[in-house]
Amino acid sequence: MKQVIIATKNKGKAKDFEAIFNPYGFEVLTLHDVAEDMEVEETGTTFEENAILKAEALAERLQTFVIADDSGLEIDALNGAPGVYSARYAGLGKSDEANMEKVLTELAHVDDNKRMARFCCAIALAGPGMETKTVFGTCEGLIAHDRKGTNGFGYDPIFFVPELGKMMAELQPIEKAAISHRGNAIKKISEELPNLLR
Ligand SMILES: O=c1nc[nH]c2c1ncn2[C@H]1C[C@H](O)[C@@H](COP(=O)(O)OP(=O)(O)OP(=O)(O)O)O1
Ligand SMILES: [Mg+2]
Repeated sequence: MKQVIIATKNKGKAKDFEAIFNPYGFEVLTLHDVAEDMEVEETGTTFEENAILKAEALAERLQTFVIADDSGLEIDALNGAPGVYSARYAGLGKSDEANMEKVLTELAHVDDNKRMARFCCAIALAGPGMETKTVFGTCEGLIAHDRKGTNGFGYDPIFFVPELGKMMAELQPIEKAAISHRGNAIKKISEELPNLLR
């Protein structure tokens, strides 16, 4: 099977990518498989910048084609926060649980019609002899008042997907792949994937 290497240590993200890439005939490998010790500091101020940092560092090290994903949640009532800081919103080393708790607390007094949010995902593709390429995808939704669902990762249990009438964490991996920010970003390069991932 062909392989796609993702510069991530997030196992939930890796599962999302399996649902996206398996239909294209790609097996997904992550940093846990190819470079367990690799740490890339996310010093960028945009999703694109951080995705490029992660992709280029790994492509340089392995001298092969890789993908990186930098993603997060933008909440309108919080002026776009947590945004690029989504993974460390409750502090460095804090959990998905702590991050969700912080969001729910901050939105406790925000009305239902003002709870709009979107997941954003920048994908960077880097490799030897190519200019790094980025694509961007989003997924619109609403922040719920409580957690629901056990699938997915990160903020999925508090993100309601209006078009499906379900929480993101209630979707099967394939259903999430069809509508997610990550799936939408990858769709933009789907035709080129067989060439890009040599
Ligand atoms: O589909 C998603 N469903 C729920 N939450 C999500 C999703 N996509 C991103 N998120 C949240 C999780 C984390 O708080 C942040 C990503 O941070 P981000 O730096 O890109 O990933 P990460 O540090 O977990 O793994 P890594 O950098 O090794 O790829 O946004
Ligand atoms: Mg990260």
